[in-house]
Amino acid sequence: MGAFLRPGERQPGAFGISFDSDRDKNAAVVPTFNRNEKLALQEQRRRLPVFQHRREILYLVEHHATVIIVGETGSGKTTQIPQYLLEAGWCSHGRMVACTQPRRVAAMTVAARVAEETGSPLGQAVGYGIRFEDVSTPGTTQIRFCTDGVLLQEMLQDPLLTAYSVIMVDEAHERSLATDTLLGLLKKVQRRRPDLRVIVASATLEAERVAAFFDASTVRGAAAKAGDLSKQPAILSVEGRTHSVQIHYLEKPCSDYVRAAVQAAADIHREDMPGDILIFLTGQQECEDCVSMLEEEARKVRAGRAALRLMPVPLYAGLPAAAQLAAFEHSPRGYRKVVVATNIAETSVTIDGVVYVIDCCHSKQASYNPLTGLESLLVAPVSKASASQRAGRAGRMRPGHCFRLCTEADFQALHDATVPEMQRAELSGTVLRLKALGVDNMMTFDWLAPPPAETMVRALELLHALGALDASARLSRPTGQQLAELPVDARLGAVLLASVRLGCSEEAVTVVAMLSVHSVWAGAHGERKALEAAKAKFAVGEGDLVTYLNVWKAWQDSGRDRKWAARNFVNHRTLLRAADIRSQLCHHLRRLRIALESCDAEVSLLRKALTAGLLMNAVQLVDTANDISDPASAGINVYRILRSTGPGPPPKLRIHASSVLARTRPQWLVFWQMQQSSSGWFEMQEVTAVEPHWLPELAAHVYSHKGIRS
Ligand SMILES: Nc1ncnc2c1ncn2[C@@H]1O[C@H](COP(=O)(O)OP(=O)(O)OP(=O)(O)O)[C@@H](O)[C@H]1O
Repeated sequence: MGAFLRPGERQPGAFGISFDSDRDKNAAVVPTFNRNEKLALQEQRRRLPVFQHRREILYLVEHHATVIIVGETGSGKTTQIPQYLLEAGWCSHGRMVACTQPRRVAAMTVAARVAEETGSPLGQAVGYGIRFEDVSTPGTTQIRFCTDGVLLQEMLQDPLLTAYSVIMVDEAHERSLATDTLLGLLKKVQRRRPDLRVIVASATLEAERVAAFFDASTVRGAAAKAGDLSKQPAILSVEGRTHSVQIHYLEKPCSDYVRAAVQAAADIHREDMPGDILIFLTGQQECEDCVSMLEEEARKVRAGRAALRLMPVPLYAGLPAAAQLAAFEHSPRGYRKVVVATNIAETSVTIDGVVYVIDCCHSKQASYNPLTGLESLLVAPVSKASASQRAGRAGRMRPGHCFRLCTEADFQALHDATVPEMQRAELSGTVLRLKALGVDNMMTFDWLAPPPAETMVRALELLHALGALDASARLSRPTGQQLAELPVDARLGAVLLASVRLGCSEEAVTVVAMLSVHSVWAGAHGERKALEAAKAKFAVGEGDLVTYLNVWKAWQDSGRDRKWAARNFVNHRTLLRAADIRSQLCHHLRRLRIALESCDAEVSLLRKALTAGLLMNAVQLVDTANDISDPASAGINVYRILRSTGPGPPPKLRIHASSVLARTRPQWLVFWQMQQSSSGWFEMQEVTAVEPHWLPELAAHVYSHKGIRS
């Protein structure tokens, strides 16, 4: 790894950072919130920049239907504004204040912090709601943190969100699908509910644009006259941040940012600089690789005076809630915590003790091509807005440092903001939700930024193929209605509904739960061969998803034994999360009055149910042995997608090397995920071998027997 530079300066030492070490070490002591410290906590609340604006915020919320609040990371927007609203009486008459977050880990941890600040147990006055988990008490909870997806799901039961007096849409700059959809719907709800207040908050939001969306003319600050409620949105800027974060860049670009991150963490540790470390990487596998490299490092690195030991802790979406919360626990005495996270730790969260952020400056982003109808995940550079959110995770309790694993020149070339997900993602889930809420014409819906028309058409096609829409493109009953109510991707919902008809719902619900978490396998860096050998023990010719079922059964037979999982290169934490999701899904199916049934050894029924959900992802092997038109693809696995893919050359697909079918290459497949390789191949992950005649049997409106020939 190259050395880091401070802007315009060459620094001595590893990073050139010198600390007033005694003071900083003392600052690492974390508040425990005993009775004596409660006053200090209240004092800390008053020191946050947002406190200076408390009265102004309450005034604006009183007088404006919509308030847009822009403030630096750490200024106190998320934790304080809901409390100000509670104190000002916005939670009387049994109504709640909701604060939405794009990610569940933020909803959980911010709720825990605010519960502590208000002095009530979590789940009472302050609660949270995330997919598959609700920690709140009806009639008692006053402030509810939830993911924006959960609020959208709640709208199916309560379209006007009558349980809430104020909805604060936080971190709106992320422009997630759910955030953008929610903003459009809130604008509609406001017309029917003039009493509802909407706050849109972010550190780096295009405030004027959001204001223009909510109304054509805008009032600045507290310029509105007292009196009637103004429909014009108000914009408020919260100036000032609590602590400074010094940014460092690499002297030269690095080719392997995982290694560079490990090196940077080891250097901080060797220098004996006080404070915990937070590393941002792009995905689960990178995080697990980095954790095992850090464990190795921990064995060889001898820290200096403090003789601390490195304690790496992963933090990614596929972990069960309890494992995610481990990243937020205080480092045990004698240890320095290194949290290795994906972008789920990018916004809203405060990891107490973190002084250093190491940012790989990349993230995994969904990329959808409406022409081919294929969505893939791409590792791409982050935007400056994302990088500044990441840097904002340091400096929350005291001054911090952010080490960006790129040169300053490369950083300056990054985009200012991330492209809204609405413009680059597959939209069937969004369309399904809107249809369930009675929004039938997608083209006339009020979008903050309208999605591409082709993407919308593809989404309608998929929903039609799944039987979710009737002939007039309205939600079908019961299929469309049930799919909208199931808290999973529409395709996975269709797998579940088909499995009920086919008598294999016990197995399907397991597979769907395992697909809702990320990789089931736990292969650390340098253990690829051993992982492949372990996989081979469970692998079956039917494909990855039936293999998952075998893994699940064997893990259950072991009594969910952690050691069994480690021996078999199975990610125990991921399976625990899948188990959580499985039981929630069973609960949802029971609510829809669907009984579970097992097909025992008849896995062809399960494969057929999977085909019913993934039918738009059906592919056929192309004989390339004699293909001289494209010598690069001759003799290797090349598949063609069976449904139409629009004009232009058909996309080149192949099975990803991680699949258990990568070598056998069956003639007909359906796939779940897709990844695009640097050489332009679409690589299919989590594939299942299918019988071709199932396609016209299951979806005569998409496939004809004539078109499907072996
Ligand atoms: N779990 C926590 N433990 C300790 N301190 C915390 C915790 N959560 C928040 N804080 C303190 O409260 C401050 C304000 O946090 P808050 O999340 O409200 O800021 P914000 O303006 O919403 O920032 P961001 O946009 O980055 O989420 C933090 O800088 C930190 O000092």
